[in-house]
Amino acid sequence: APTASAATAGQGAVAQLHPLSALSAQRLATADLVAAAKYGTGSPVDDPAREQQVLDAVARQAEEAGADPGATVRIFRDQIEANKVVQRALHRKWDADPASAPAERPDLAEVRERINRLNGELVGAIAASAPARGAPYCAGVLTVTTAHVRHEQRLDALHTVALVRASRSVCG
Ligand SMILES: C=C(O[C@@H]1C=C(C(=O)O)C=C[C@H]1O)C(=O)O
Repeated sequence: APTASAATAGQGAVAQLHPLSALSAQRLATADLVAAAKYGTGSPVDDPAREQQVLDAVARQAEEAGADPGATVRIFRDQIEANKVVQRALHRKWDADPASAPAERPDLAEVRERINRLNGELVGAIAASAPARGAPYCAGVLTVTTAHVRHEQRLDALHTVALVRASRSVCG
């Protein structure tokens, strides 16, 4: 029956899109560390040179993984924008309430190594989710996987909004 096959296809799509949502949220969690690494150092949230390195690297990895480099770069532009949404919000919060600012300053180079590893895993999840990303029900499934990840990773409002921002180009 059409209903049964649609349900089966939807489950496959959940299996494909859940890792993408989960990795996207893990990448956003690094924004807290990046924000702390930069806070009070004069280093700007926006680092266009680093962004270009990330985009060049993931385009190359996409070709190796058999993913569409154009779609991969589009999705990563959104990961980067979402990361900066979190960083800016945290800097505003710490400016307004200095007692809430982090006491430790993480090493930005180390945080970027973690981001690099997550980038590689995300490229894999993008490659593995091509059917679901092109499906007409992609947006509905993505809403479901976003909600799952929000609960699994106990995302606060800021990181939930950022995860939605990061997901903008996933479907279609
Ligand atoms: C995360 C950082 O901050 C911004 C976000 C980036 C990203 O999400 O990859 C890259 C450069 C910066 O514009 C960083 O500087 O590493």
